[in-house]
Amino acid sequence: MSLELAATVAERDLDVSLSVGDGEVVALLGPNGSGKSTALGLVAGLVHADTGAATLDGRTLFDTARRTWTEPHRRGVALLAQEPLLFPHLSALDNVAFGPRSQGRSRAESRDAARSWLRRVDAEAYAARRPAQLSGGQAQRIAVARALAADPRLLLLDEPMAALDVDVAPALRQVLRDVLAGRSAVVVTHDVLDALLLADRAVVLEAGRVVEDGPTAQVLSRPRSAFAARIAGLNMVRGRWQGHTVVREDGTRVEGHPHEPLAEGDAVVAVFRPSAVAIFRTPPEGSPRNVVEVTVTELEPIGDQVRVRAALASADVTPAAVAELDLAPGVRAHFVVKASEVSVYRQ
Ligand SMILES: Nc1ncnc2c1ncn2[C@@H]1O[C@H](COP(=O)(O)OP(=O)(O)OP(=O)(O)O)[C@@H](O)[C@H]1O
Repeated sequence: MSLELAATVAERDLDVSLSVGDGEVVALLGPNGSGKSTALGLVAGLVHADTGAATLDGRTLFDTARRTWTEPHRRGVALLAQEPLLFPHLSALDNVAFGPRSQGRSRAESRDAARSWLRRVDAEAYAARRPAQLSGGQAQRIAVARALAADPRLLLLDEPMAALDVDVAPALRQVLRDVLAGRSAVVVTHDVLDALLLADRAVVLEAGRVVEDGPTAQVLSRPRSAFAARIAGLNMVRGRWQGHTVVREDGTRVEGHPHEPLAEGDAVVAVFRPSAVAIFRTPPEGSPRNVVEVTVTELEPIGDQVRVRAALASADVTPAAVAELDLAPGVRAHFVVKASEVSVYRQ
């Protein structure tokens, strides 16, 4: 059950390659408008490519060169949207039974299959209810069961938790974790936790192009794109590797530890945690640390810390430190981070 997609959609400035291995869950991450939903739409058959092709398990979903196009309902692909989109006039059970029924299974068989899927998503109790009688979280569970009951070879999930209240999201995430195990799926998400808990691999899109593709933990712990760094909550400074230092275009130098062999002049990123950054009003003398003068742009409470943002990086410090240093937007300060806290990777 493996997917291979390589296609362009000129109107949306999308030029994307994506593969999903057998039993692999891929998180598709990226800023708003980067093309995540369009990529899913290409696979599901809701969007037409200008050039390119996609195959699922060796079967062609579309191929512009050969003018081949498989109807969406014949693709073996199920798409789960942000909104559950259940049939309003059918009970939860019949919504779930719809897939097996339309594949030609008997009414009784379809209902049996639907019951067992409702059990899997912990929603048996709502079998008789109509969608209007379900909460958002309950309806989304039914939608998951409905998608899986059709026995898709590939499941596409477009921000399945986005429309849910924060307090019901964890339960659905657990259900998804359970039902996605061993399945081929693509999950579009903005949430780093979804990517970490649900996906084996993370692919990051920016402006319609794949900018990262690797094991989820690696993409999030060693981000090379600005987006992955932002969602992982890490600082990332881009530059060139010169004289064992990352040198930014504006001349700012950041020392750190290379995590792979680097050559002079390589385009690199220096990655470090906001919690590793200390703030001083006057630069500390004679320390073997990175010291960069910045202008504070924003203060944001994060847990019991305050994230102090500047254009170059962010620092997490205590509210007491904010008060003591009299930090506020517009204030000049020195961000200080030990070289041992900075990881350097090729971009
Ligand atoms: N129906 C449409 N017709 C034309 N252009 C569209 C349509 N839907 C989206 N676009 C454009 O295509 C590009 C990619 O959008 P897409 O919705 O795929 O991004 P996304 O990464 O899913 O964004 P989000 O995170 O906001 O859902 C954007 O420039 C968007 O404005």
